[in-house]
Amino acid sequence: MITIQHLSKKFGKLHVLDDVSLTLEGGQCIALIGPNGSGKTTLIKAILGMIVPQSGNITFKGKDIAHEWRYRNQIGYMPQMGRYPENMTIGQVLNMMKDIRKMPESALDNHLFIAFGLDGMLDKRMRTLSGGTRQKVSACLAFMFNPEVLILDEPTAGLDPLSTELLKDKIRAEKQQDKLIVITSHVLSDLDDLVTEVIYMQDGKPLFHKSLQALKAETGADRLSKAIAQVMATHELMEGTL
Ligand SMILES: Nc1ncnc2c1ncn2[C@@H]1O[C@H](COP(=O)(O)OP(=O)(O)OP(=O)(O)O)[C@@H](O)[C@H]1O
Repeated sequence: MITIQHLSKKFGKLHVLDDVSLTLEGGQCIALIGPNGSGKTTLIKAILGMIVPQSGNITFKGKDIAHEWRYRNQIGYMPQMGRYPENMTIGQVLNMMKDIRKMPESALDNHLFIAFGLDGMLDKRMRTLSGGTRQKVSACLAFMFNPEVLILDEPTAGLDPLSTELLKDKIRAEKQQDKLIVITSHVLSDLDDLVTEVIYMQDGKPLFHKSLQALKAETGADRLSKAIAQVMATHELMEGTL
């Protein structure tokens, strides 16, 4: 569904994405993990067309995304830190997005809107919201237009345990519908029972992209966090011997 070929991005002298090639298929729920600053958010922004790479290309359903924007309607994006017009109320923000997307009310997915109780907070201004409530607005918007692809950047950051479970249930339900879901998170325990594949970024490159099953089998670990710890320890050991 999404193909990334030889993608490189520099910010000044910093090589943030270094010749990245990946294929992301529908029906997969992919954990995009790696240390701080390894390029995960930059990769996501490149897929969304929010940054322009120095070289390489990205295709969405076989079409190059350069100079394209319509494909973005098929992607629900939950940013790490949602930015909204701060003087607007939750209701105004949601209505603005509905106006832009022009999707009939009957086609909207209001599941999270109701589950998170946002229907009782429509008059609250964005600038007054707690971090967790802002995150709920972002989640609600990402899922609302029933996109084929969901890209969730640290989706559970700031959410209380109940809301985290509601969001995870929603992600599971979407996964059943053959959508492509990409999640970055530093809370690996949140990903264990969700993801089918793991991409591990290190210094702007994918160190590996494999199924969770294969990763667990190779490492003998029963949890994603243990498997990643083992891979990292081995990698550091190998780096030390080079
Ligand atoms: N607009 C920008 N201008 C300059 N440098 C940037 C910009 N955006 C990102 N960077 C740098 O690129 C590197 C990768 O950042 P990125 O946000 O992609 O990492 P990340 O893997 O998502 O990290 P984290 O786990 O902390 O969210 C970092 O060193 C960051 O400082």
